[in-house]
Amino acid sequence: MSEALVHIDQFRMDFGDKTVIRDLSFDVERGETFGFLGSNGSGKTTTIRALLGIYQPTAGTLHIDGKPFRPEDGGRLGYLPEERGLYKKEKVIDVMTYFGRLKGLDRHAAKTWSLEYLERVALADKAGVQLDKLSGGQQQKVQLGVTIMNDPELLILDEPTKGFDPVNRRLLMDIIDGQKTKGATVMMVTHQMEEVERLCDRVILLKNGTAEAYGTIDDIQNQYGGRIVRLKHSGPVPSSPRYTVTVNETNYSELSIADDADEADILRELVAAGVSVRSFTTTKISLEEIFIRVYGDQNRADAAALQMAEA
Ligand SMILES: Nc1ncnc2c1ncn2[C@@H]1O[C@H](COP(=O)(O)OP(=O)(O)OP(=O)(O)O)[C@@H](O)[C@H]1O
Repeated sequence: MSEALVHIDQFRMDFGDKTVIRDLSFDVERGETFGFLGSNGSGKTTTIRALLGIYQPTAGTLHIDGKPFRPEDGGRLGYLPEERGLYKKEKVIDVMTYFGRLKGLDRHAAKTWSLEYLERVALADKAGVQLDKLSGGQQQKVQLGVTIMNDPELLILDEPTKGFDPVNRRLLMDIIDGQKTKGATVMMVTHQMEEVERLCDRVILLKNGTAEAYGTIDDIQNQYGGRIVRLKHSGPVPSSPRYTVTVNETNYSELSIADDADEADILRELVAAGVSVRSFTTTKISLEEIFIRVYGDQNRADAAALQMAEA
């Protein structure tokens, strides 16, 4: 069995007397796109920094390809950090060519690749422009290009599409997906559930520095209730062992279906109980809904704590 490309075991990170990560374990398998999810401040960037040796972990194992990451292995890694930053006073093509050479390409290959990439992301006319004359999104496109140049084996992307409009976000998703098709393993932080559903094979949801959920999207949907019914109706919805009512408004309800229940039986039961059903749709719980369930309570608790502190 080939071992996982990224292996994290019982990772703990303290900053002074504050524990930010506790007992975190997960793997990123070779060739997969892995979503690293969690609310703001849950410890995603800290974990990536510890994985790359920027932070010294308080405890635990963080391995890439069976060993701690060393800067000399950097050629096989493409890292897009949360904080962006390239040499802003230089021309786009010069910056890209420079980084290409650092990644082992010769000048001609680096320049050719960069020009093709700029064409692809609709920045061909900016090749000779100073980087700080580009918009924030345009600069991010350049930085993503630098990250994926020379097809690294492992891509670690911290919010790669942050701040992009929907058209450009889709373009960037295509580019990330293209790297996967070429064989890259991708570990990405994102708050965009649409991206997770489209790109990720497996995900981890981090909450308060530990894993709240970990697995394929299907696994996680099943863990959080699997199938749901969206019901437009009039008349009260009765309780039933076949479902749990999770949303209960005057004319709209959502029912979380029990594992062994059949949708058709539920519909018959509702009609028999006198509920006037205007629409009945079954679907899987979305990742967005799961995210709100997992982190909604935490945000409410944080807001209440803040109010108490301010009172
Ligand atoms: N160098 C540091 N010193 C002290 N505390 C830190 C340091 N770096 C991060 N933290 C704290 O660790 C916690 C996790 O931060 P981190 O940046 O890893 O979160 P995140 O999940 O990446 O958040 P976001 O989604 O907002 O980017 C936060 O409470 C943060 O204040």
